[in-house]
Amino acid sequence: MEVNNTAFVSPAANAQYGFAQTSGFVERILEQLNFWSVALTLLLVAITYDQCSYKLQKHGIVGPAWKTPFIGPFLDSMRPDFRKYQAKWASGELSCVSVFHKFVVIASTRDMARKIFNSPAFVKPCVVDAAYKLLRPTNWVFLDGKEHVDYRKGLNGLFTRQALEVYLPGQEEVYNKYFKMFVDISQNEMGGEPRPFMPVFRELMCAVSCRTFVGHYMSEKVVKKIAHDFYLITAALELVNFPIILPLTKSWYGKKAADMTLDEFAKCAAKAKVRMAAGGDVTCIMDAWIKQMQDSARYRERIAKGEQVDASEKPPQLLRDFTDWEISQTIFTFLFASQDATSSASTWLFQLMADRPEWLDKVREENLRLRGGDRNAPFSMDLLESMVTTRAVVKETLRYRPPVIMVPYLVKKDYPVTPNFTAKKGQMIIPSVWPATHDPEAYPDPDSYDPERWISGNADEQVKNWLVFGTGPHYCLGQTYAQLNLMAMIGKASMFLDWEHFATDKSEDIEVFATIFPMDHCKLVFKDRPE
Ligand code: HEM
Repeated sequence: MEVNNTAFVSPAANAQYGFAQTSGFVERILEQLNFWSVALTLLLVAITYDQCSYKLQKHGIVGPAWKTPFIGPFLDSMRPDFRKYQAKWASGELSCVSVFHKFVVIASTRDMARKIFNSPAFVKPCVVDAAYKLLRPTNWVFLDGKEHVDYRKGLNGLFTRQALEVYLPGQEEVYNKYFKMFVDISQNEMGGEPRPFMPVFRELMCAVSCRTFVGHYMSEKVVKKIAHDFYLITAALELVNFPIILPLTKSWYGKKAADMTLDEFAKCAAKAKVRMAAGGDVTCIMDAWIKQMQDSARYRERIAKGEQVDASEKPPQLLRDFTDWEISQTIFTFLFASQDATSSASTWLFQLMADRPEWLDKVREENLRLRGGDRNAPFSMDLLESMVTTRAVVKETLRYRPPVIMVPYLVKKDYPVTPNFTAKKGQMIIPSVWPATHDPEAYPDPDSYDPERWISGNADEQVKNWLVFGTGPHYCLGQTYAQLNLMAMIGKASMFLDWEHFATDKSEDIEVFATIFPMDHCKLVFKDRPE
């Protein structure tokens, strides 16, 4: 039987309804298909662009053939592995990685590293975005070219031999106190058991720095708080971090810690201005700087009044007045530059001396001899400068375990690094320090710790390889101070303390946290050393 559908179905209604249902369903599928195919296509285009751009930028240098789409070795950089850095250095004089959109060039050899350090026309120190927020955009460390050179000149007077001598009594006070604390921690808190001393050395270095920079204007309680919170600042300024400061992120905690530290330094500046204006004596870097400002202001006033001022009365450097806030920012950069590096150096120094007692004995012998047998004779520049063995031990520690293994720079205009490779504006370029201080041509048997190379050997002549404090216009402002301070510390420790290193299988492994540390954080036990 023929069935006339139209007979019992309303064709219009049915057809329309049925059609609409089928069409909407298919459309939705089509729409979805479109969405996914468009999304997929876009993703493929983005991946291809990312890979091609990487390949193009890497042209002429060594690097992985492909990058992990978009992120590159981001996850690796969150947990830096020293062996991976070594592999990178071994891969070529210039190698690269690309993390997210950032193309990073690593210069490994001594000459390539030197070239970059000494190319201020093309590069400037690179800081992470968070650094502007933590240190403030107006901070002098962000100045470049002539402005940077001029500002730096104004700070040179704070690190002269004469100035460094003035800071010594403050440093000695801090060492006296902390050495007692080392023994107390080991013998009373730990009952003679070893504990990692790296965190204690960090606190010690923060206390020495704060005493040198701001004298007694800061209480011990605040120094402890800054030392503790400084971890947060270091963590916030790691190269790989979230760019926006969101609550409860590392950058957020770092910013809070930086704000607190800046406030405390500004309070110190206000106090120091009053004390120096009243004729107080110089005891710290802040005093020395403020005195120079106040002397300059007085000199300018006399000249403005038309007084005849003898040339001998003109301050060696005429400085403008700096606000408490400006002073605080600059002092903060000193702490920021010194804290991780000196903590690393002191940790290795204590570990190495415990592991090489023959060198510790020589250091002790020298320190007692130069003090005429009186271990209570105070630090002086003459004393420190006449040390040969102690200097050699510190130099060799810094060579063998350079605290700063790489220094990131930013390419500010296209930079033809070699005839085959031009680093493009905006890329990061990183001169490395470690390979230069482990170059067997400059330092034979570079992986052995041998202070003798600084005494009877020719290590001092290898100036081109001595990149521990950088080179070029940004070389370390505190390098003389840092080395003398480490000598003062270990010399004094050798006379007043005995310590034992409880080596683990991680003691020689290197942890990278801004600078480098023994992976097990240096397990020690301290005892008083009888006279
Ligand atoms: C063992 C300890 C230290 C090491 C290994 C060290 C290493 C370095 C390195 C590698 C640089 C970068 C140099 C460059 O880009 O050419 C630097 C810069 C700097 N350091 Fe040190 N440093 C140490 C201690 C100190 C101390 C105690 C101070 C304190 C006053 C300090 C203040 C600075 C400053 C202000 C800069 C930046 C200079 C500029 O940009 O003009 N450093 N340091």
